[in-house]
Amino acid sequence: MIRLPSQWLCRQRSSFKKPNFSTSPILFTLKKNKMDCLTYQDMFEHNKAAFLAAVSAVKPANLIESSVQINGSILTVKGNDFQLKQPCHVIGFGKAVLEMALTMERKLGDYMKQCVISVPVGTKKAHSIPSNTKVEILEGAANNLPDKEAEENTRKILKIVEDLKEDDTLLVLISGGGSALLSLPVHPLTLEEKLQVIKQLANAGADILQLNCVRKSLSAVKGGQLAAAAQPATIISLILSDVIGDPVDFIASGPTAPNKDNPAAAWDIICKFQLQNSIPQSAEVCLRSNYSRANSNLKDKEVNNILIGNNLVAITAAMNKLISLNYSVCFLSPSIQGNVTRIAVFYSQLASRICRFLASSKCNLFEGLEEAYLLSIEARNEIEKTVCNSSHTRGICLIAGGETTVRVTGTGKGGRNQELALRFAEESKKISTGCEYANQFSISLLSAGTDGIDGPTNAAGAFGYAEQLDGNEDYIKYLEDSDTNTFYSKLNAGKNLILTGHTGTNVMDIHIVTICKK
Ligand SMILES: Nc1ncnc2c1ncn2[C@@H]1O[C@H](COP(=O)(O)OP(=O)(O)OP(=O)(O)O)[C@@H](O)[C@H]1O
Ligand SMILES: O=C(O)[C@H](O)CO
Repeated sequence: MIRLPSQWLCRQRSSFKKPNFSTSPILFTLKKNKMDCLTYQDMFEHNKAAFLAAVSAVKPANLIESSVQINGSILTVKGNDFQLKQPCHVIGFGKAVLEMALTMERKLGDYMKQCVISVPVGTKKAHSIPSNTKVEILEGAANNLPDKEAEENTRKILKIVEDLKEDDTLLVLISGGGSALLSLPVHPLTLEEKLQVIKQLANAGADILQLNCVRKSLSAVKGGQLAAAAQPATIISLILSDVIGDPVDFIASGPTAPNKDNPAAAWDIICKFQLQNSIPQSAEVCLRSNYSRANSNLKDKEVNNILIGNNLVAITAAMNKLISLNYSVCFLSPSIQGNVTRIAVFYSQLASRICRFLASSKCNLFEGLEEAYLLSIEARNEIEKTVCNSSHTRGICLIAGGETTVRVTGTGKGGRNQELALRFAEESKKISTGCEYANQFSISLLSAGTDGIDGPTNAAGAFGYAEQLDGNEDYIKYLEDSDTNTFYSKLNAGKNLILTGHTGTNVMDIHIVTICKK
């Protein structure tokens, strides 16, 4: 059983800025390798089991159960005590808050006065909901985009918090997807205009920090404004992070966190993506005037933003599952981000170097590796150790978390995980063509979103490997059309898709690179 040291993230980050690794020596000796021979089907099954273990570890019920205790009128959240003067008001928004709310209701009992949550369309149908629950479940934001329903639901939630008094306690349940589910355009912007800006930015490849910085400037509730409206009540937010580094002011666009963005940042992002002439005039006015920011003077000490789970918890569970399946496992990074094609190149180059090393012991694993800055010194040492200790195992798994970005170039159906899997297959095929080790080792990538929904598709992600492309040369067209979901749905009758449906949780994506003997 492994536990990732809690300081891992910090060490990762501090060594992030020192990309001087090109002379990294192999510190460990490769023993004669007697890895098992596996089929792609075996690899897929094992990877999928690890992914499901990861999702299960971040189930909101488990996280709330271990983070929240109530003892008389004292509410304790992750070791912080709060005296309840009267029963709490609970609100929530995000893909994971239904389970959070139902567990909270069980915990609080009579100490919960009311609970209203905004969740994705289809959530009620996908869950069994106790008939006697007090939790009012409002659905909206089909396809993870704000709509009339989400706006209406946000108004209801805002009304609750605006009526709170000093003796009230407000519990705010927050998870990824909250930006679309708690959405109220700032005056005079309309929902359609706001949607247009967000879609344009997302399709241009903006990352979540850029998107949410702009969202805060276009919103009447994000960037601390919801908490400002709830004052003078005591505000306690329980946050499940789906953003790299867990910045509470960006998760769901930080409705209960002070907005610390530079006042010019949102407009700068619009300019960076050269959208200044194509966004609606009213959006430009909001972005330049920074009205939404002036609307909230929230201070850090006026709110209690408490993190209850993140991607690292999920990765740890996946690693433990793979170890129990007798793989030699290595943790690469909790913060993989960047363009999907570049990340595909990075994973396939790294995997092929490991194959070459296993075949001949003669190569420096990291020299000349593109995007090598993604690996900290610790990760490099771990990779070397893992490779050298892989004898008598089923194979090697490198595991990482994060979120890539995609430039959508066509009108097809896809998502960043399915695109990463297909681009990995493409890169691996290019690299392995003509290599003598290619017929000794199989390499694959599972990439899937822990929320179970990758982009606007019904898949969480996919499992990619070079041989998938044999006889399917038209895969290039699918990539050009941003149609990777259609590609994987047709391939092997959809057997390489990861299909879970909405998982009820959301802590970004999991990537598993696997290297096995053929
Ligand atoms: N056809 C497509 N092919 C590839 N990627 C796509 C396609 N359509 C949309 N996307 C990408 O999917 C992203 C949205 O996916 P998704 O709804 O899973 O977001 P998310 O980041 O998981 O949401 P949240 O964090 O709010 O839960 C967009 O940023 C867009 O780049
Ligand atoms: O809702 C959002 O803004 C994203 O999921 C990041 O938290």
